[in-house]
Parts: sequence; structure tokens; C-alpha cells
Amino acid sequence: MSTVDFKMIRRDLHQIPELGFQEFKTQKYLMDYISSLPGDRYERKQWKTGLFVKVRGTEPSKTIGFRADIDGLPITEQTGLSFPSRHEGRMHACGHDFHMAIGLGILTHFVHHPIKDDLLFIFQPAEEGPGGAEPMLRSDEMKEWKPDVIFALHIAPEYEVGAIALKPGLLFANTSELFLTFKGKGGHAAYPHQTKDMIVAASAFVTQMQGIVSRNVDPLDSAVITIGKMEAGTVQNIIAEKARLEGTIRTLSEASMVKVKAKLEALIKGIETTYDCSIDVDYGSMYHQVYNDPACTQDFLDYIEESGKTEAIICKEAMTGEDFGYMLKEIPGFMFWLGVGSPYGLHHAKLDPDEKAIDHAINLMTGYIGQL
Ligand SMILES: CC(=O)N[C@@H](CCC[C@H](N)C(=O)O)C(=O)O
Repeated sequence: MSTVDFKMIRRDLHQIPELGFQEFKTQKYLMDYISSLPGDRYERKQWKTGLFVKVRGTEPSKTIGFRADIDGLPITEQTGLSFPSRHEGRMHACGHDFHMAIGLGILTHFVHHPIKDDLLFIFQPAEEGPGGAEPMLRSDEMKEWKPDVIFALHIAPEYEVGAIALKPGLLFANTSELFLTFKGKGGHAAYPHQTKDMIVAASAFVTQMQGIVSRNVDPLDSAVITIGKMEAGTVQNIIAEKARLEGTIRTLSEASMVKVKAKLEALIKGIETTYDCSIDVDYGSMYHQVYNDPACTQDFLDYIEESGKTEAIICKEAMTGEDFGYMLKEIPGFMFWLGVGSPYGLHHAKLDPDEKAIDHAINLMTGYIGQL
């Protein structure tokens, strides 16, 4: 019987957030914890900074998968918690510390109470970027241990603690990162006519870009283009010869992603001509939409209703992205939102999810998986 406090594990992990494919301390923490469990019940394989852990069943006829993402974000924490991030400028502001603690809780339960089937726990790096799910899916380790069904969860600050929200079919959007580099001709602030000002060009791009979604995408088929970072110039009296924009594109349909990119490229050509500059575009990493298998999702909803353990909300699609979508493209399963009741949302420096959700999710998922 496990007496581990998974809230404390979450707190340990909360203090060591690392960016995608740099999760060395996180991986070591996970491995050290797993090594403390009876070694005859599981096998473990390292994959880059992630981990596959197979918990052996008693008479396996299938493998049930659970995926937890493990990376943090480049955010300076402002929660005021007594266990803040010890890594400057890094924070678990998307709940991956919760996801890992819950994954370890489920794993621990089944190491102590094996079921008939095998279980595969996937601790996946780089969900926030550049994406670990797709290469993990293609890895030899995954080929050897590929699950027949797979589940994942994501914390949801907007739902009350313990609520479960999901829907069959499309849950999260298609995503593409967007990196733009503007190059012109810098010069003296007093002689603008002799320069090609990249602050003006980049600003025009950001302003005109706002019309792409509103005038090209069917309002019932949502899309979002967000520029999250703008960088240009050196000092107040020099006209900038370079500007850089970093953003992301989100679309519910794949067709809209193609259309939005075509319109962005047309706008780029126009800005290049108007402002006499060159613009390099790089789409970075792209994630496939999260599409919940309807039959698996219904089975989970039925379980929730019959167990009376919690409330299940049928939610709308969200414009968030998740590279777990690649796993669901090849393996039936689902992702769901886990309510953690925080006034601050995902990717916010003050995000402070309610830790009661941890034991609740472990209890729910061990119960569900145990009866499959
Ligand atoms: C759940 C969540 O917040 N996921 C991230 C995924 C980011 C993908 C990529 N870096 C991008 O920005 O396009 C999200 O921001 O939705």
C-alpha cells in the first residue's frame, strides 16, 4: 500500500522547472522516485530527457498508456508560494508538475496493485515546444511498447477543483509557431527618409494581420494568430534595421491553417514591397489537433457517471495546442481537463492550482484503468 504524498512530489517538481529537452533534473527526479518502487514490477527506458515506464500486468492482453508532459515555461514565477521555482526565469505555469505527480501516483498504485494488462507511462519532454510527442511516438522504445489505448489530462484553472471536462472528437486546435525576421536599413533617427524602418514595418504587419482571421476564416470555424514577442531596435535615436516577431497560429480545422498561412504569406509580400525590406518566415513546430476517440471518451464519461466520483462537463473545443494530438492520431484514447480552480490562467506567473486535484485525479484514473 502506497503512503506517498503526491502533493509533496508536485512541490519538489514545481521547484525545478526546465525548458523542452533540457529536463535533466526532472528526468533524474522521476527516475530516482521510480527506482524506490519494487523493481520486479516494472521496466524503464530513458528517451532523451523523457522516460518510458512499463508496469507489468499479470496476464496481459493489451497495454494501457498514460502520458504526462514534463517541461516548464520561460516565465518568472510570482505566486508567492513557499516552494517557488528555484530556476530563475522558469516556471511550471502550465501544470506539468501536476501532470507528472498524477502520473507517478497512478504508476505507484499499479506497481503495488497490478492488473491483468500492461501499463505504459510516458513522461514526455518539450510539450511547450519544440514538441516531444511526435519523435517519442516514432522511437524504437514506443514501437516495442506501443499502447493499445492512451489517456492524458491537462489542468484547467477555470473549472472548480476536481471537475472533469472533455468532449468526444475535437478538443484542442491545430497549432503552428510563427517566427518572423524583418531586415531593412537602419540609420539616424533624424533622417528617416534615408532608412527602411523595421519597427514601422513590423508594427504594420501586426496591425494588418488582425484582419486575416476576421475576414478569411468562417466565424464558426475559429482561428487565432497571436504575436507574443516583439523585439527591435537598439537605442532611442537609431532607426531599427531589424525586427523579430514570435507568435503562434491556432485553427480548429486543418483547411483554415492552410488558408491562414497563405494569407500571412501574401501580407508578408505586401509589407516587403511597401516597406522595402525582406521578411524571413519560419513556422517552427506544428502540432496536430487533439481529437478524442468518441467510443473511448464515451466509455470514460459512462464510468464517471456510474462511479459518482465527480462531475463530468461536456466542454467546448479550446484553441490551446497539445502535441498529445500526435499520439491520439495513431492510438485511440482521450485527453481531459482537470479542474484546479485558480483565478490565474495557464501560462500566468501567478498560476496556483489547487493541490486537492492531485489525489482526486489519481483516484479517478486508478479506478477507471483498474476496471478496463
Ligand atoms: C496546453 C498548452 O498551453 N499548450 C501550448 C502548446 C504550445 C505549442 C507551440 N509552442 C505553439 O505555441 O504553437 C499552447 O500554447 O497551447
